[in-house]
Amino acid sequence: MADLWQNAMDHAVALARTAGAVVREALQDERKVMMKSSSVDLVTQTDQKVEQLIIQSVKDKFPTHRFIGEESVAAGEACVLTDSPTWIIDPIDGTTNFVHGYPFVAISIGFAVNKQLEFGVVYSCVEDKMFTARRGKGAFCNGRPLQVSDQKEISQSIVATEFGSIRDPETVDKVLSSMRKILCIPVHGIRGAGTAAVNMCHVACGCVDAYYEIGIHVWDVAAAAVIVSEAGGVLMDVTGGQLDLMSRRVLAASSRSIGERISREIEAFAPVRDDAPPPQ
Ligand SMILES: O=P(O)(O)O[C@H]1[C@H](O)[C@@H](O)[C@H](O)[C@H](O)[C@@H]1O
Ligand SMILES: [Mg+2]
Ligand SMILES: [Mg+2]
Repeated sequence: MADLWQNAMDHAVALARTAGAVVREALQDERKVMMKSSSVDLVTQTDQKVEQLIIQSVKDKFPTHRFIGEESVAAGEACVLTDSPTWIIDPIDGTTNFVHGYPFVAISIGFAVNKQLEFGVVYSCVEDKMFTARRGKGAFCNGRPLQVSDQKEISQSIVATEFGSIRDPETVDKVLSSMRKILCIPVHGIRGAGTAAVNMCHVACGCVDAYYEIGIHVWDVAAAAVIVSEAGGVLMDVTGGQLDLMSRRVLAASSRSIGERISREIEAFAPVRDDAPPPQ
């Protein structure tokens, strides 16, 4: 059968490139920063503009498709994944980086049908790296095939993670305790690009061996999940169980053994799910 969703993927790549140019341009100007859930959960007019640009263009081309977009959900839209073709959009992954001019900023576009991810596009627009993957057809960066690392020794691994934006002291203690335990394995190092999507693409490239984070959202990881698995990596929950896209927890690794080893050091907690009904 012809690849049913190739048109949609081609459109996603073109849109990510256009959006990336908008983001790069905005990096030249002063950026007006607004807060969402807290003073460390930021949004700018560029996040909102880019999300609208992507959604409007997809609506024009694929009028029956549905959306989960970070800034639409922030504005009150439901975050529900149905069986319908659904675009899962993070207009700027790494908004804090964008605000500060820290050079890892990505446009992330995932696409799911029947709740299965079909393709992912992550454009790291300052680096001009276009990461793409279609289910069953491999993962690529600027057209070059990607392969996760073949590292089997946890003590020779680099692990990526983030401090996240949940900052109550009990949660921060758990985040730091997990990092402490991983550092003391010891691993070669811990890194973090400031964007979940780019961290996951680094797993796909093989320059880090695993990435985990608690507190991410479905739009942070949907696109990059396809890229990691098509590069030969594995995705799981931070406990080592099955990945649940709405659970706000992810662990991506070059192999199941590396992932499970790291999961044993993580102090798991459960943020409010992305698909939880809004508080009354
Ligand atoms: O809000 P944006 O889209 O920039 O995404 C998030 C990042 O992807 C996380 O890894 C990161 O830890 C932060 O939670 C950040 O909010
Ligand atoms: Mg994000
Ligand atoms: Mg974002």
